[in-house]
Amino acid sequence: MTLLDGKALSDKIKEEVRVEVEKLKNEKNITPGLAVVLVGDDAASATYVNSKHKSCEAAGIYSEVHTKDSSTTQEELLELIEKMNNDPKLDGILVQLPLPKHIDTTTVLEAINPLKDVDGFHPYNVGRMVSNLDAFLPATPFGVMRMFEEYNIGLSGKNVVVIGSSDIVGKPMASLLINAKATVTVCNSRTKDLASHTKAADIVVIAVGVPHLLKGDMLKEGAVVIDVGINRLDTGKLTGDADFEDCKTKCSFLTPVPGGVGPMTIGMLLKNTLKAAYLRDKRESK
Ligand SMILES: Nc1nc(=O)c2c([nH]1)NC[C@@H]1CN(c3ccc(C(=O)N[C@@H](CCC(=O)O)C(=O)O)cc3)C=[N+]21
Repeated sequence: MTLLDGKALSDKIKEEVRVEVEKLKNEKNITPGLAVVLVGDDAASATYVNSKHKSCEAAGIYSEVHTKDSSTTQEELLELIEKMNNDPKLDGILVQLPLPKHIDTTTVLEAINPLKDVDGFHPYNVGRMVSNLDAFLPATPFGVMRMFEEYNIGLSGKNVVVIGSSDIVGKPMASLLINAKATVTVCNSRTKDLASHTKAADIVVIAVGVPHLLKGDMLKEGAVVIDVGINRLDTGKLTGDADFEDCKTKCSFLTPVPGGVGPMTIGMLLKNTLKAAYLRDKRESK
């Protein structure tokens, strides 16, 4: 069994981005910029936002974090986004999810200029991704695709089961896999006999937020398991949606949690921010 080391690969990607950012600065006097908006006081969200900020700084990307009270109105948030849409220092805008219940997530995500939508959540980018056109790809599934590439895990003709059909992970993951010519099955909480699907899978990607849902006896020998789940147990320990100790006896490749998909998400966000800066320069030099 080979561990898919997301931490190491993410460090490599961050270094690639740092080198490219330096080049952009030297050759074109451009500094890519990212704004992250955090609404409310969710502790996990604050941790992720902080880690995005630090990674940007290390890569030479200008980064600003806007922390707003949980009582912030939708109108205030939309006003802030409009300002950021028009701010030439900012190539990327990311609104950390989930948002408080009184705010309509779709309205907020649709307010972001699609050309600054480094999360790839705007319907413009979602549509382009599904159609296999150039787009900002959502960082988590994009990171998973990069892991497949790095470890030479082929996708064409493979049976891939995606467990979870969220807009952020499951659905875009399925789209990217379809575009890579995999045979894709998407399961959800209503799926009858989940094991009958996973047993036929060459690759399982699980993103449901249920600790240890995937067990070794649900896998075929030599399966690849990508665990996108990050669950904090009462003990404070992080654990995935796959039962790691149990699955590792069956798997050819397996991602750890932590140190697997999570760090890749941040690496790909930096890549998307760099891409946004490149594309803007290209538009403006015409
Ligand atoms: N608009 C938006 N974009 C996002 O990309 C987004 C979001 N909202 N909301 C929340 C999720 C979650 N997310 C993670 C990023 C990094 C780790 C990560 O680095 N995890 C480390 C450990 C982190 C820890 O110790 O808590 C690991 O798995 O090794 C995890 C999760 C981005 N998200």
